[in-house]
Amino acid sequence: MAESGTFQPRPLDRSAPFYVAGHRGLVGSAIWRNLEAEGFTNLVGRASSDLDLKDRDAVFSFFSLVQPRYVVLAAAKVGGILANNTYPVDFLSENLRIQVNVLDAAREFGVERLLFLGSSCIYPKFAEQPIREDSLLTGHLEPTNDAYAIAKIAGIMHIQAVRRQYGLPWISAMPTNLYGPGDNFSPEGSHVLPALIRRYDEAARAGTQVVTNWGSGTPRREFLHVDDMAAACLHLMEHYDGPSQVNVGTGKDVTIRELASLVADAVGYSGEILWDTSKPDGTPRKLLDVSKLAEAGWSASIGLEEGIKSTVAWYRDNLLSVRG
Ligand SMILES: NC(=O)C1=CN([C@@H]2O[C@H](COP(=O)(O)OP(=O)(O)OC[C@H]3O[C@@H](n4cnc5c(N)ncnc54)[C@H](OP(=O)(O)O)[C@@H]3O)[C@@H](O)[C@H]2O)C=CC1
Ligand SMILES: C[C@H]1O[C@H](OP(=O)(O)OP(=O)(O)OC[C@H]2O[C@@H](n3cnc4c(=O)[nH]c(N)nc43)[C@H](O)[C@@H]2O)[C@@H](O)[C@@H](O)C1=O
Repeated sequence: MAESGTFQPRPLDRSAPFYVAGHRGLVGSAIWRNLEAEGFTNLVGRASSDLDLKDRDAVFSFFSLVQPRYVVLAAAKVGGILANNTYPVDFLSENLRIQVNVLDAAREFGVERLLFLGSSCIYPKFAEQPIREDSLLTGHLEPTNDAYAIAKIAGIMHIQAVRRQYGLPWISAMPTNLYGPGDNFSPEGSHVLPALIRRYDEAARAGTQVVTNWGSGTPRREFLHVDDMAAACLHLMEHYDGPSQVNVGTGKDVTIRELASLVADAVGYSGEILWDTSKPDGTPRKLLDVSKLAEAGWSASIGLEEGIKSTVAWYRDNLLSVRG
């Protein structure tokens, strides 16, 4: 098989058991909604309180019982720049254990098609922009998330090794920074977009005239709405078969300052915005090259302004139950 993979349609059976690992999270819940909308009738999910994926025996028992035919691995320890920088052992160890257990059990119990989710932070800190899939392992990682990135790189290698040793058509996708309904809005632990929505909404409600964001505001990031991400995941499972991970993004990025203005406008916050440069900036830019995804026949459809507005509306409608 060519390194670039194949892009023929390979429809999934809508009635087969389909396990969405992490189905209560930002990405997993969007994948679940999309699969339901696409007619899948045999979806399986488990909360971490019912099935701790770090527990190898429990994971094998679960696979033995459910015998899923398809799996998306969207369960992971996930957080923003500060959480990653503060708890690198947790991000490395938990993610390695979760993915090794799930991938080993999936192979043991004959899962036919599986999608592993990594992250754009797997690429070198100073990778050429936009970042192509083949820049993996060509330079040093960004230190604020290197432990998490190494776990994700091990996951990509695990998928490639299964393909090589067992011939299974499993694949990996590398999403850019995601956002949308069901996100984690914890002030310390979240990613930037939910953090800004919460900070500005609280300031607007309290009539506060000054907010302080992290870093310099100059880094550039690419943001993809999670409903687009969910659609891309199913599309790749049905249209892509290859060893290389596939970047999933919009192909457009903004500075964090520009993002902050978009969120302020969407929330109705008109006060001053300060920047705390004692907090890390992280990688200066990580814009994904999405040509492989385009070759597979998919592109994003939810614009950033529209996506921020609908996420603010979701946040306000769910104030009492949001995570964080
Ligand atoms: N959010 C983002 O910007 C990006 C995310 N990704 C990737 O997408 C995937 C999903 O991320 P996202 O949805 O944002 O993360 P969330 O934190 O929103 O969700 C993660 C899910 O994983 C589950 N989980 C965590 N630990 C365990 C465990 N030990 N056992 C069982 N389940 C567990 C949680 O289950 P429960 O709720 O039941 O506790 C939760 O539902 C991850 O692989 C992440 O790396 C990649 C790039 C960007
Ligand atoms: C998806 C990706 O997410 C993480 O990487 P990151 O892209 O750096 O993610 P972030 O969203 O946390 O920050 C983006 C930028 O925004 C700035 N920023 C301003 N104000 C706030 C703020 O209030 N909170 C946060 N979190 N950031 C802020 C912040 O200083 C930085 O410059 C990885 O660890 C890794 O997990 C990963 O894969």
